Amino acid sequence: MNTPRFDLAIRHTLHSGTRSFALDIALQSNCQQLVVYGPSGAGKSMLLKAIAGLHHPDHGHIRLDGRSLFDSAQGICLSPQQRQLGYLFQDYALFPHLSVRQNIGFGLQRGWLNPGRRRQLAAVDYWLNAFGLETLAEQLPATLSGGQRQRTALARALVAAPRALLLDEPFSALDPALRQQLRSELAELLQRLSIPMLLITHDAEDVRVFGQQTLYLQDGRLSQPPAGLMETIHG
Ligand SMILES: Nc1ncnc2c1ncn2[C@@H]1O[C@H](COP(=O)(O)OP(=O)(O)OP(=O)(O)O)[C@@H](O)[C@H]1O
Repeated sequence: MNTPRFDLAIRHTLHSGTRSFALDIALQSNCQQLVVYGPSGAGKSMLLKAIAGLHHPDHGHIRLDGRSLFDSAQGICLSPQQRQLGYLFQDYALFPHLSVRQNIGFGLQRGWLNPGRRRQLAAVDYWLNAFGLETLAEQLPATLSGGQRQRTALARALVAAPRALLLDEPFSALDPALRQQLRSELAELLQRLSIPMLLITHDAEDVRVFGQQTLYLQDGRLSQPPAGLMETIHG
C-alpha cells in the first residue's frame, strides 16, 4: 500500500464514576472519504475528537496522508491548531454574537498560518461567494436558516485550507430537500479539494453518497455491520 490516507491506531478509555468506555480501533485506508456509521454511544464522536486533538488517546498513533498528528511511542501530540483540520460539529457551534463574515474569519485565527490581513479578507470573500453567503455576510447566526448556518460553518471549517475535514452529522439539522442539495455541494467540493474527509452519521443516505469506505463502529470497536444492513443501505 502507498502511504495510507488514514492510518489510525487509537486506544482510549474514559471513566466517569463507576462507568468506563473504551475506544479501541486500528485502521489503514487509502480512501479519501470515510464514513463512520454505528449506534448511539458507539464512540463515533470520541474517534473524531481524538483525530481533531480534542481528546488524547492513551496509546496509538494518528496519521493523515503520512503526517503524524499523534504518536504515543514517539511522544508526538500536535495541538488542534497545529493539526490544521477543519471540523464541523452537529450543532455547527457558530458564535451567536459574530456575523457570518466574522464567523468565517474566525476559522483563520485558529489556523497557524495566520496569513496577512489582505489574504485573510480574500479567503473569507472566496468562501462567502462559494457558498452563496455574500448577501448575508453581516447577519448574525440567529437570523439565518438551517442551511445558511450549515454553509457558514462549513465555510469556517474550510477557510484556513485544512489538510482534512472532520464532519459530525453535518446534515442532521436540515430538512430532506436541503440535505440533498448540501450533500451534492459537499461531494463536488471534496472532489475539487481532494483532502481526506471523515464523516460521522446515522443517515443511510450519507453512507451512500460519501462512503468510499464505511466503518461500522460498535461498543468502541470496528466490527462487521449487522447482517443485511449494508445491503439495505445500498439498495
Ligand atoms: N467523559 C466521559 N466519561 C465516560 N464515558 C464517556 C465520557 N464521554 C463520553 N462517554 C461515553 O463514551 C461513549 C461514546 O460516546 P460518543 O459520544 O463517542 O458516542 P457516539 O457514537 O458519537 O454517539 P451518538 O451517535 O449518540 O452521538 C458513550 O457511551 C458515552 O457515554
